[in-house]
Amino acid sequence: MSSVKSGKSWIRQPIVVVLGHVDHGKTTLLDKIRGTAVAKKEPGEITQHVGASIVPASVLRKVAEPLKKYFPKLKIEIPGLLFVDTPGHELFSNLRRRGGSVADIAILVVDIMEGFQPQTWESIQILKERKVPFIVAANKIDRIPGWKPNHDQPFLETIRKQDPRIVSRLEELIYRLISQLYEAGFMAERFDRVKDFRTTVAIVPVSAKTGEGVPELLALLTGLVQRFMKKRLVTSEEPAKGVVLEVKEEPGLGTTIDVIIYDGVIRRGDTIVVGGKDKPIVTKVRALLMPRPLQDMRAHEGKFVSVEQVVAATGVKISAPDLDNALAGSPIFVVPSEDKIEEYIKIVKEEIESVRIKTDNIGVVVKADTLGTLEAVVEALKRENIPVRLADVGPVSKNDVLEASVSKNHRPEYGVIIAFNVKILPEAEEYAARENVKIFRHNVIYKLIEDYIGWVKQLREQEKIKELESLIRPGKIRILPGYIFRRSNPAIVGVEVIGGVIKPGYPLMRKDGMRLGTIMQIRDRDNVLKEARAGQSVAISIRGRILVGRHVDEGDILYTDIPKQHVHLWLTKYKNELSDDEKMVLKEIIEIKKKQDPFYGLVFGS
Ligand SMILES: Nc1nc2c(ncn2[C@@H]2O[C@H](COP(=O)(O)OP(=O)(O)OP(=O)(O)O)[C@@H](O)[C@H]2O)c(=O)[nH]1
Repeated sequence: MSSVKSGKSWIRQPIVVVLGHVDHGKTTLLDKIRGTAVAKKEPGEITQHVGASIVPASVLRKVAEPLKKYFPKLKIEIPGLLFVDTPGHELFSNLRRRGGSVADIAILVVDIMEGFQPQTWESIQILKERKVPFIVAANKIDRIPGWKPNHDQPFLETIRKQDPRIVSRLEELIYRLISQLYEAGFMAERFDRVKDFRTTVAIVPVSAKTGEGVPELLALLTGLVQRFMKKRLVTSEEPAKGVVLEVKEEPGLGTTIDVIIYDGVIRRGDTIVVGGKDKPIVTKVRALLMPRPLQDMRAHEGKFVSVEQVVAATGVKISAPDLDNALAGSPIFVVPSEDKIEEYIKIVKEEIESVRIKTDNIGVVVKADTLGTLEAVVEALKRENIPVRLADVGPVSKNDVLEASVSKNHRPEYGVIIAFNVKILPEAEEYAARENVKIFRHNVIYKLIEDYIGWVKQLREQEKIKELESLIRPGKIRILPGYIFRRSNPAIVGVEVIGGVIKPGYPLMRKDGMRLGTIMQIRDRDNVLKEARAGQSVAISIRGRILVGRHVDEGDILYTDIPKQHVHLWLTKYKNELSDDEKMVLKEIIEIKKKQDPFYGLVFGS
């Protein structure tokens, strides 16, 4: 391979990932970079890996050449850059490494015309959590109205050829990114104005379409890793460490794993340990496969060539027996000697157990297709303070529904299954329908979480409405003189609502706090009403202990008799749900009730 070796240790290619919102240009940018690598490589240099592409040092040198006058000190010391090919969060998730990522540095692509979008914020969050440094590619500068494209030129060249009006528009757009990054907790600046790259995120204006700015993007990545990450990039002829990016069926090969090796060497015949669905898999490398160079492609030869060994950093396909249950996102280790197998099984097991969750807590059930996405979904849920009862890789099973229904009995909002990119087994679907357990599914993490949170909000809103409905509201009425229709059992009188509201079922009390019975019905002539509000005159029937003429009389004022717990809720959780006149009536009610119970209407801490 093309790694630079000095004795038994060398500096490997940094592993670069591209993240960003959908349609902001990740794929186009990667294609551009790949195209540059292919066009400018030296004969015989391999740029295509499995799941990754290399931009070799020779290409970096050529690309950086026109930048010499701006950055005279830039010297290429790394053997190249390894770009993980498939952009997007889901694959990035599989680059997981305990407490961090296998990715050394990231490019966050933002469409400069659109600025930050939901997945941009999410990408930053993930990069922060995984402690991956990043630079921002402010993409699609060619779409600024009036932009004159200068294909593949450095940004610092093309900007000099633009109209001043366009330059100031670009500055405005960059400023918007700077403020959005500030909101996300980062200082940022256009790359050529950054004084300290350790504290400031560099923004490189680029066009993935015209290639403008791409030279600086590559030069900056190179410069940054050389300056700040050299130690991390030192590797040696030790047994390899890597991570499983994808598990794939290949015709004629069976199940294979696409792996990013970030440290050491792996050889054909090596014993490897890799995470499996039930337990770690121990197997022997049958073949190490690299993509066959395009010019050698012949129909009968297949897409891959077999190699004896590969060294970090590389993307390689491993063919080996027993990989059917391998887990994407799991670590992979070459075992140095047979007597160390148990030790490595333990390491892999522990790492996988650190992502899986199995508790008796009340919380949601999470199922995902890979260990990496499982971890990402669980982390996204944690950010939203949503507890997790169970998290595992694999399809949604009947047992998952059972676990969710346990949560549901305690907290309905947690009695759900959050499924990322997995199947739901038929019996699970049936059982979920029967148990009324909701299953959320999506193949974009933030959408999945958003759907769930939206549903919880709705549920809480419904619960709130239900609770509010059950509370007795403040109401004040006056018995109208001349409107006593019946004195008792039930008493029927005409009343005027002076303040607040009355409803059937509300208990009433006198001005001195004596309970009088409960409103049975409210009528306005022949109409039965659900409620009567301030200003309305209605007839009400009152059931219970009341004898008009003895307990109350014409012209008397009555209040709704609000239980103590209800008053507490009106004064705390629902204090914004009362109208002004209801609030005034509530005050009067509290004055009355306080005489019997000094704690009535008292809110501690207020
Ligand atoms: N004008 C212009 N168009 C661009 C540029 N980069 C990308 N595009 C266009 O923007 C659209 C989306 O680009 P993609 O590269 O597919 O975006 P993506 O971020 O990879 O999208 P997903 O893979 O769907 O997440 C395509 O139509 C591209 O041609 C650019 O620099 N300038």
